[in-house]
Amino acid sequence: MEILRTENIVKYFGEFKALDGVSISVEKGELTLIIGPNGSGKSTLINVITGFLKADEGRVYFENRDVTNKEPNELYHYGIVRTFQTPQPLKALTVLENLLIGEISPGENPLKALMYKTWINKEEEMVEKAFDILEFLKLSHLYDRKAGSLSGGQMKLVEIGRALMTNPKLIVMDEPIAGVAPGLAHDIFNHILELKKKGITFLVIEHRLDIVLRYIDHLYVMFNGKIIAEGKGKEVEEVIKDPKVVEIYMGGSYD
Ligand SMILES: Nc1ncnc2c1ncn2[C@@H]1O[C@H](COP(=O)(O)OP(=O)(O)OP(=O)(O)O)[C@@H](O)[C@H]1O
Repeated sequence: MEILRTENIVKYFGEFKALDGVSISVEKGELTLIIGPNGSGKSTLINVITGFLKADEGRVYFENRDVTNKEPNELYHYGIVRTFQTPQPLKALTVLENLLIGEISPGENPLKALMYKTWINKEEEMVEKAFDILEFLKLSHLYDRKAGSLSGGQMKLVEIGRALMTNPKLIVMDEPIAGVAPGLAHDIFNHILELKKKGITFLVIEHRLDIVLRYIDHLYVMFNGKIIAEGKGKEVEEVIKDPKVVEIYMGGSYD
């Protein structure tokens, strides 16, 4: 079943056409990967999907609802969340606090804050939920460690944890294993496999095909703001051998 679809997305930066009619389809519970040389438009596409950039043309549908150009916080209510590299201020907070910040505290709403009892109950629930997620990510022993003291791979898991606090249906990730040692990189993708089994859908940009290939269900290749190849399941292997795809990587600036 399709959960997300883009239709002919066009995005300009000034005169420059960064996205030139991009149509993709993402199946529920699958991991869809987007690859492409530097500057091909991958980040721009996921920024449009997650509401951080506005499309100039085209539509985005999530669960058959038109969500084109909605704000990120509105999309979060639909169940679309994007992971972010832990910014500097969050590195000074503990792992547990990093997760709690992923959830909108009802205490932030002054009216609800007056209803002290409900608020306290909700806070307890959130802490419980955060610990369940930390347990799942095998990070619970690090709950009171400052996020900044973690390894790159552990930090990526915390980023996934923050996203999970929002009960997402679709998690969009930009290079989840960049700079992560291979062992932990597989660990991260094994967690993603577990989350897929729970029905969560993933849309991911990643350069390290050697590591991720075995985990993906659907592959799109972008070049110059366009999708130039795609394949599902067994076809994925053929896509990466496709002369068109090989050529753009040979001639392009691929990390
Ligand atoms: N805010 C912006 N203003 C102007 N040009 C931009 C902006 N963001 C991206 N671009 C340009 O749009 C093109 C696509 O960029 P994008 O970041 O989407 O590519 P990418 O495929 O994600 O590349 P990378 O793998 O390097 O992250 C690039 O030429 C980039 O310079």
